[in-house]
Order: sequence, then structure tokens, then C-alpha cells
Amino acid sequence: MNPAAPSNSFTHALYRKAEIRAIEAAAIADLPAGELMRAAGKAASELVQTKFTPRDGAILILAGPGDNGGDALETGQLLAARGYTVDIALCADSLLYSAAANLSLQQARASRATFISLEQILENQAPAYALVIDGLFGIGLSRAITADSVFGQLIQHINQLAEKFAIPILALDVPSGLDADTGQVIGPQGVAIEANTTLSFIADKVGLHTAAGRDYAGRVLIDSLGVADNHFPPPSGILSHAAMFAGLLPARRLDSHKGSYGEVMVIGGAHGMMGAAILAASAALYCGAGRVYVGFIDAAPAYDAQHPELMCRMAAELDFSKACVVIGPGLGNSELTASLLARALQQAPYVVIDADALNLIASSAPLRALLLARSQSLKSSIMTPHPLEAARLLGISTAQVQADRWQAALDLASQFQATIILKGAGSIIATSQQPLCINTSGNPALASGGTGDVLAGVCGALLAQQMAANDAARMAVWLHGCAADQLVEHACDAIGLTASELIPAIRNCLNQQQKKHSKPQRFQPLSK
Ligand SMILES: NC(=O)C1=CN([C@@H]2O[C@H](COP(=O)(O)OP(=O)(O)OC[C@H]3O[C@@H](n4cnc5c(N)ncnc54)[C@H](O)[C@@H]3O)[C@@H](O)[C@H]2O)[C@@H](O)CC1
Ligand SMILES: [K+]
Repeated sequence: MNPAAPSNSFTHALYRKAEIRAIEAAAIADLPAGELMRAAGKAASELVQTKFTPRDGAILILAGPGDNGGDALETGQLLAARGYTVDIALCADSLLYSAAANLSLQQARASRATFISLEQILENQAPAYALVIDGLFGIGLSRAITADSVFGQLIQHINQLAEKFAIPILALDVPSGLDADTGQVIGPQGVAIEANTTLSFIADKVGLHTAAGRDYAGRVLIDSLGVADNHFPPPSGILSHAAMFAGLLPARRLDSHKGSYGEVMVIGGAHGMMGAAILAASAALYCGAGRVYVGFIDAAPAYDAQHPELMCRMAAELDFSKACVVIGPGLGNSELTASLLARALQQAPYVVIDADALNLIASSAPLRALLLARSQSLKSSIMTPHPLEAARLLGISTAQVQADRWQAALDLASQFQATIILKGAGSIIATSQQPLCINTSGNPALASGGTGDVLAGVCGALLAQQMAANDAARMAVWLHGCAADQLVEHACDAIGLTASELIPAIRNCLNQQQKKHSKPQRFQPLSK
């Protein structure tokens, strides 16, 4: 089987460890003993064969104390049988192995693979390995691999050698040391393998795509090990991908006008922070909102010279009753801002709550009650917290949010009955009713001031164009990341991307997406 093409139908599905264990248990009941481990070894060895020939050099296999070690031994014996030079470091008491892992060990011992000791690896400063395969720990890792433990020293040594000599690391199932649910290195003082590629088994895992997961897992490939589709429950999460957004923005009708595409009012831009509101409003404009107002807090400029289309007003003058209100960018924290937020929560059919507006809600029970009342009257609300804002909203620390971003996003969605965008590496989009979504686009170039304001404006434009809140949030985050990816690839590098540059790039991505996926217009010119 091609490891990049899982056989089950949920190709973008994400599961937590407990769900994977349940799928595994159901599948094992249908299969001959050891079949999943054999399939794991076959998938991994075939993946290696697509990239390396036996002449490229030796392969080092790290086999740990559980079934992840069994997968590694199975892979090793298959590669040895195919003529590769294989060194195996057995880091386990084989008496404790499962029957399946024991069988793989016996076959590996009977193969042409060489068993080497940990000391041999730790002493070796310049190995000629073409590849390291990490089968130390998988989803069974239950406590930290501390830096000073034997496993910890081995992992650090391998990471250093891999970096120094550009040796690729293939992790089996999960990079050892990483929590497959949270995407964090299991601590305290834990270390983890930094893989280039992770071949994950049965189904994709949440922790490979959020928090530090992407840094440790590298490219993620999935092999379902032939587990039948009927063993997979509906996924509790999905990865975003282009096809998800097909048709969400209908093609524009020829007889449409600016009133057809909604009204966005960005409320913010207090003294010293006017740019934040302008960025959000410009993003709304470039993403197709029919009319865009900026409601300033302290003083409104006559117009914005770069975008004279924006209508600059005092926030207190604006009527929110038909608008999508994006409130927060540069809002500050005064009595006026709290009353503006209360009015937006009561009147606006759609709101995007960002930045300072999130902090106001975190500290005010009446505002929180107004937000909750919106869900009763079917008004749409998107909240866009970064981890610190999420921590304030939940009354916990930022470290607790980051320790389990998935759970934090779920808690926010259920406590505030809103669509949540928990920002950060692997942004999570959550509602209390639908599967969570982890965004797959974007890169560290987005880590600069103003990009969050831009995201809020994109959300506002999509909501104003009648997109459901969950779809708007998923698509906005995806477009925002795609724009940064395209800029990094074609225009600049990862350093120095500005929020302003992002805005026209988001418009390009949105239009590319529209061209690719929208239905043809009803009237095509005859001559073309
Ligand atoms: N059970 C099955 O049917 C399948 C299992 N598979 C593989 O098996 C893995 C899960 O296997 P296991 O449940 O055996 O778990 P692991 O192989 O992840 O390791 C668990 C073992 O590590 C020990 N351990 C945990 N934390 C430790 C630490 N910090 N320091 C030292 N030792 C520690 C545990 O006591 C246990 O012996 C999956 O990730 C996957 O690679 C696959 O082969 C697919 C099928
Ligand atoms: K592993």
C-alpha cells in the first residue's frame, strides 16, 4: 500500500490516543495475531525503499520497549531482507515484549541486521548512516523521557547527529517523546525526537499538527494498516484542506451590487493603535465585503489615504443592527469600549471578537452573559484568542492552554457558545457541535504584529457575505496561512513579512480558490 494514501475514507480525519486504541482493539478482533505490526513494518520499509537504495548507506533502527519497538524491528528485518545494511539498537527488555513484538525480534535476529549497543551509538560521533528510524516510543509513552535518562541521552545524541550530518529521521507512529494528543513534549524536562518525516499508523493524530507537533513530526504520512473503514468512528477532528471550502462563497451574480456582499464595521483603533483597525478593515475590503466602515474610539481621520474606500467614523455614531461588527483591533480598555462591546453583542447579527474585546469579556460577567444570549437568538459569534487571551477567558494559565490546546478550544467553545479560533502553530477552530479543525496552512512569518487584526477582518468579510460562522472561521484561517505560504515561497523569506503585505495575498488566494471551485457563471461569453 502507498503510505501516502490511506485506505480509509477519512483522509483528513484526526483522532486522539484513546480513539486510536479503540479502533485498534476493534480491528485486532478481525485480524490474525500480529497482522497490524506486520503491516506497520511493511508500510515503513516500503516508504524507505521509495527514497533510499541499499547503496545509499546504512540504516540505524532504534527499537524501544513497547509495540512501537516491535514496529521498528519488523521494519528492520524487512529492510535487511531487501539488501539494506541495518544496525538495530535494541533499547528494551525483550522478556517484556508482546507476542507480536517478540516474533518481530526473533525475525530480526535471524536476519542480516546487526544488533549494536547503546554505548556504540553514544560513542559514535560521525556515523555514515543514511537514515535513522525512530521506534523508541509511540502512543504508549506515559511519562517524560527526561534529558538525563538513558533514553533522553540517546534522543539528544541522535537529534544532534542528525542536525550536524544532515541525517534524515523517520519516526514510526509518533516522534518519541511527543504527546500524540497535545503536540507537546511530555515533561517535565522531557526531550523528543526531531523527525523529518513521521509515518503514523491507523489514523492521523491531533498532536502531530498543533503546538510543537509540526516541528517534531516534520512531514506526516498516514498508513491505515488495512484497518477496515467500518472500525473508524466519525472523527472528532479534521485537518483543513482546499476542497473543504469549495462552493462556500457562491459565484457572484451579474445583477449583484455592493449591498449584496454585506457591511463590515471594524470597531477599534484607539489613540496610538489606529493602524490595527485599518488593517482589519482593509482585509475585509480585500476579501469582498460590500461596504467597510472603521469606527474609531478617540478621533476619526477624515479618510485613509491608502484605502479611501474605507468609511472612517466615530464608533459611537455607527448603527450595528445590520452589520458584521469586528470589534477589538486596537480597541483599548475604557468605559466607552465596554459599552460599545455591549451594544455590538446585543445588536449585530454577526460579530468577530478579537484582542482587547476578548479581554473585556474575560473580566466582565455582564458582557459574558450578553455573548451567551447571542447563541439563543441564533446570532453568529467568532472569537479569535491567542493563547494568553484564551487563558484569561478560561481563568487558567497560558501554559495550561498550551498543554492541551485541543481541550482548551473545546472548553472555550462550550463556555462561550461561539466559534473559537485558538491561534498559534496549528490554529484550532472549534464549535461545540462540529468536529474541531486544525489549520494546515501558514508558517512562522505570520509571527508579527498586525497579522491577527488582518485575520479578524477576513473573518468579518466572510461572515458579512453570509457564510456560516464555523465555515468562515475555518476558511479565514486557511486563507491567511495560504497567503503567508505563497509570500514566503515567491516574494520574501520567513523573516520580515508584514501584515499589510498579507492582505493582497489573501485576496489572491481567495480568488484562486473561487476560480477553482465555484460553479461556472450562468452566462458565459460565447466567443471564449
Ligand atoms: N497494539 C497494536 O495492535 C499496534 C500497535 N502499534 C504500535 O504500538 C505502539 C503502541 O505500543 P505500546 O502501547 O506498547 O506503547 P509504546 O511502544 O509507545 O511504549 C510503551 C512502553 O514504554 C514504557 N514507557 C512509557 N514511558 C516511558 C518512559 N518515559 N521511559 C521509559 N519507558 C517508558 C511503557 O512502560 C511501555 O513498556 C503504537 O504507537 C504503534 O507504533 C502498531 O504496530 C499498530 C498495531
Ligand atoms: K516513535
